[in-house]
Amino acid sequence: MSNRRLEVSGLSKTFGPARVLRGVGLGVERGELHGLVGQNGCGKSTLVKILTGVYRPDPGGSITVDGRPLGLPVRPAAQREAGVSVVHQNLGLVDDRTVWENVRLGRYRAGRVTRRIDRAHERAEAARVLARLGHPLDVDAPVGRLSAQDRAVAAIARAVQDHQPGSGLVIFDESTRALGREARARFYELVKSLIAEGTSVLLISHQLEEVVEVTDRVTVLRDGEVVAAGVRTAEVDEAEITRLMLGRHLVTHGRVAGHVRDELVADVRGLAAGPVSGFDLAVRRGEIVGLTGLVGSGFAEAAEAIAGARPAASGTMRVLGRELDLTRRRGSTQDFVAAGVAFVPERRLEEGLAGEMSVAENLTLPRVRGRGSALRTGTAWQREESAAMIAKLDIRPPNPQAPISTLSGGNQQKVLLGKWLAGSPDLLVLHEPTQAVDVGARHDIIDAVRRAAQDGCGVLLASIDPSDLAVLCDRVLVVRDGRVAARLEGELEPDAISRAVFGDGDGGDGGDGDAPGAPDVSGAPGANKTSDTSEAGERSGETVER
Ligand SMILES: Nc1ncnc2c1ncn2[C@@H]1O[C@H](COP(=O)(O)OP(=O)(O)OP(=O)(O)O)[C@@H](O)[C@H]1O
Repeated sequence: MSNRRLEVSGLSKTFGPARVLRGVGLGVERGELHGLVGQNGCGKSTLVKILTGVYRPDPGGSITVDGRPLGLPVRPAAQREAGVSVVHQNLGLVDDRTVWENVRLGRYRAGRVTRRIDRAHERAEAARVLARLGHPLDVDAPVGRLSAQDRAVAAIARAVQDHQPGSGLVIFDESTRALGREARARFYELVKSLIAEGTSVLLISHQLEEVVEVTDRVTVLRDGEVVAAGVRTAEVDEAEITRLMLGRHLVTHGRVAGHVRDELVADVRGLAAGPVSGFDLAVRRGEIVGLTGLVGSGFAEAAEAIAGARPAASGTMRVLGRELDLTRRRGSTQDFVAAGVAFVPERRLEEGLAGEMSVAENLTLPRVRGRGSALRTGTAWQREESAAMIAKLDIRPPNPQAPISTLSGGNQQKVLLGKWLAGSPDLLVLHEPTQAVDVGARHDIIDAVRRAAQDGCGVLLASIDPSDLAVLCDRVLVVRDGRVAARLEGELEPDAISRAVFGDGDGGDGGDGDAPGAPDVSGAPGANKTSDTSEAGERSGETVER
């Protein structure tokens, strides 16, 4: 019997004319934390979907777990029996359901006669696995109210509930992005305790720093092929993994001067949305303002209301002199678009993209009405505009006719951003714009947002990612319990942003956005603070660039 927990060999997958996996091999040892990395669209999710039976691979490959072959295509029962489970993007939890419902979803046992779910049994099962992990959460608490760390515990409990201690393989597919620095550290403590028992973990992540730090070995995919198989992470660094992934080096460059001008693009007054109230905000041409906080703090609701994506309880906004009522119901999106407001939402498939349409149709959709044609595709301007955006953001495959649903997550994200950038908005509201994108794509997106700001667009960046905020923003507002608890300006450092989010380091009780009272927190010792009316701040340099 092989000593390996997972042995994948010669696995290929073809979609129509596209061969997206070519003879892929992957070996994960018992009790190993193994990283799987690669550019957007290189085939990571396809591999996971083959492992979990969503896709049937091309004939010829094999998968064994603990030396026993898994029949192909993988049947869900066989996958469960082999102890292979997946924790999906951002932990894959349903916020308005309780801990026990989240842990037991898909496994409910119904009473023989009543066919009702046996709640007592399900609650006890959830409690049992949580106790085994050493984290006895309240199983009746809604997951949305849990701390980031406890959410991670609930997701891990769901994944390992069928495993005997020390057995099985847990695949974390971009699961940790929503976790802050501290919650992430605790998350890895828990993962390492599973590893110490003998469970294996396959970690798929675009956070290469984290992959280098926590994994034992890493496998790198490029264009559907393995270019580095199980390399010891102690022997490589982030730059080398990046080179393996992209096939080229990315080089560091310095700070970039901001282009904040005096003219106000957006003036928000008296916004109340979700937990946020009494919020004022002024965004100038060329300015990139960050909005951040913990999940549930209200920063996301504020951004969505400003973008016209959710009705506010109160509030108005002037965009270049045009008054918009933020309390209007959904459906008034057209007013916001007409006023020059563009929104890149966090939930790209539900809110941002038309799943049944092509790349070109999605990229040009906001301008179809204005260009006077009905929903006709393939007109010259659509072809030109989509070709330019595909090239600018390196969207793959570079096929304007490809259905958007067949693109990888990162490439969908690029289409979503491209759709709005092509229209040269005056106010661009971005919610987690670099989620799920690889290191090269993140660079392209950051570059595109900076260029939009240089061209005079005002940008509101709502994000939990301190690196994105530090690299892009002229200033950052930190929301806590619905109020702006801190305002960071000048040379921003990711750690300082995280500290302000978690409440250590600002020492103030906040204010209301741009209203006086929100304490300033310098991003770095001796940071160059800018006032709201400053000509030009400076933005931190991106760490990597072509
Ligand atoms: N159902 C499908 N039909 C056609 N092509 C598909 C389908 N699913 C995936 N693909 C293509 O397969 C390739 C690999 O996609 P996959 O989602 O596995 O990439 P990934 O490495 O997980 O990317 P990301 O990091 O962006 O999530 C992409 O080019 C994608 O467009």
